[in-house]
Amino acid sequence: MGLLGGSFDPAHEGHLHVTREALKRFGLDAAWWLVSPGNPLKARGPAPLETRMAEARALVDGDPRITVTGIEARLGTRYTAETVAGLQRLYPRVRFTWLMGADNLAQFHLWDRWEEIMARVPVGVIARPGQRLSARMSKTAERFARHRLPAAASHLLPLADPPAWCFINIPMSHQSSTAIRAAREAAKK
Ligand SMILES: Nc1ncnc2c1ncn2[C@@H]1O[C@H](COP(=O)(O)OP(=O)(O)OP(=O)(O)O)[C@@H](O)[C@H]1O
Ligand SMILES: O=C(O)c1ccc[n+]([C@@H]2O[C@H](COP(=O)([O-])O)[C@@H](O)[C@H]2O)c1
Repeated sequence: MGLLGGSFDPAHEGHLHVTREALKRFGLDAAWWLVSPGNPLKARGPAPLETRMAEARALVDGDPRITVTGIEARLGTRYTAETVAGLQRLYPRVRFTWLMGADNLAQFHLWDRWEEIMARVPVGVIARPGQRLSARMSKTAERFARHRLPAAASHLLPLADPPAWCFINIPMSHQSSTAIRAAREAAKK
């Protein structure tokens, strides 16, 4: 099971694209979009959770492999280390793989208990425009260099014992929630 955590403020085609590529390249059965109650590193509060979930559900409509969930709000977690620990407790027979764009790998070492996350679940990183270099040069990439699977072995990632991570290059999507929010604001004026 792939876990794509995000603000999804709003969800966009880029999220769908990276999820579908991750399903294929990592050989995952399915993915959950964990719609975050609020990213602990972002100062700006997001739109209400229900609004973001409804938009995300409308977008994935028709793809039975992707489930949109607000389980973090129900678990009362917003730090990924806690969320992953909670999911592993709730679903001991499910093997989870954390998924994220390259922008998040670049600052992953700022996340709470980031090394614990690496120790708990394999991590699949998906290329994002302008972020490949910063991701490759990141503290996480350096610290866990020995545990990196080559992209050619990406399908082995979900079954690898953590720490294990893999960076995949895919045809990149330029979509971003920031750009969509800016366009919506401009349209209001
Ligand atoms: N176009 C994209 N290419 C690769 N990864 C992406 C892309 N869009 C989103 N992601 C990844 O999906 C996850 C959730 O992203 P998020 O909901 O923050 O969207 P975003 O477009 O990055 O939002 P914002 O612009 O507000 O930061 C993150 O791991 C992010 O890196
Ligand atoms: O646990 C942390 O410290 C932490 C810090 C920053 C981001 N995250 C998670 O990273 C995911 C992507 O966040 P975002 O806002 O970039 O979509 C989302 O699931 C957040 O909860 C987690």
